[in-house]
Amino acid sequence: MAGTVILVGCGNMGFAMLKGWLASGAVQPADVLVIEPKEALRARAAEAGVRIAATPDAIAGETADLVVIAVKPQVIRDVLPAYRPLAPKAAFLSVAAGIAIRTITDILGESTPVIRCMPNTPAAIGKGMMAVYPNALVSPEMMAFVNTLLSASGEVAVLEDESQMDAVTAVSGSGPAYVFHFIECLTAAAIKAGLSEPTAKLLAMQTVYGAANLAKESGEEPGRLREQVTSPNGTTAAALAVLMGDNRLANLIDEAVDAARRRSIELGK
Ligand SMILES: NC(=O)C1=CN([C@@H]2O[C@H](COP(=O)(O)OP(=O)(O)OC[C@H]3O[C@@H](n4cnc5c(N)ncnc54)[C@H](OP(=O)(O)O)[C@@H]3O)[C@@H](O)[C@H]2O)C=CC1
Ligand SMILES: O=C(O)[C@@H]1CCC=N1
Repeated sequence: MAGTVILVGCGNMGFAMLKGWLASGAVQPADVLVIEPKEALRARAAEAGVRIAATPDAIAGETADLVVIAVKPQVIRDVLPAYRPLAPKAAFLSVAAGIAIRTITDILGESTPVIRCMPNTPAAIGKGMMAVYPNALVSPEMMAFVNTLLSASGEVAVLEDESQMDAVTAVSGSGPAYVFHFIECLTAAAIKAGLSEPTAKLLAMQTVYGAANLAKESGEEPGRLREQVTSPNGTTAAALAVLMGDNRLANLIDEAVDAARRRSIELGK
């Protein structure tokens, strides 16, 4: 199935997904309509070759196969009613953190096919992690189209239960920010240790990039890869004693993920 897509909200996440779709050819630019109130963001989308509009008035006469909702959870209840005319013919895919399928069908109608999705911003370069959960009304053909579209942006995981979405949000949805902060911290420590800023940035970035790629491509357990870096009584052991002593980093990450998961639950209320 080749589909036409309406993307509602083309901010950080909407544009990241759009870039992934277009770069892979999963959808043609002329088959995408972006609806975004901010002029600068519309202009950015237009540069990518897609059709643009500022308001949902543009859906008159449109026959979309898929409507992707990428607005903030705080405004989704106000945004959705304008798209009711497209349901249930079109399927709706929402990336809004915390917002349950039930909340969406309460607004669009019980018979609306809805896919809940939690992507992340590396989707922009085809390295995203997208987790999905469809309701029972999503046809196998639509699911295949969604899979093609999302695979263009990275890995796709289908969840067993919608309730897992809060955990996914806390791990892979928000996760890139944790890694970016780790890069910031490693860069700052490198500068403090005597390196110039450009060198510090390069070392921190390439270390995270190389380690993530090695972990993925080698198929080795991360713990085994960690041991391969750690010479007995060497420099890594000295650093890991700080990070792993009293489970310091593990506890901190557990606390952070739990805070994100609880916030995702709150956003749905
Ligand atoms: N950023 C991320 O890494 C991730 C985000 N998400 C989810 O993606 C969604 C969007 O987040 P993000 O991209 O970061 O947010 P942004 O604020 O960057 O993007 C949302 C865009 O939607 C626009 N918008 C507001 N109202 C409408 C409307 N009625 N019609 C069309 N567009 C509208 C906003 O404009 P204005 O600002 O003027 O209101 C804004 O430009 C959220 O629900 C979030 O939970 C999911 C995974 C990862
Ligand atoms: O911070 C947020 O709420 C969104 C959801 C996951 C990533 N960004």
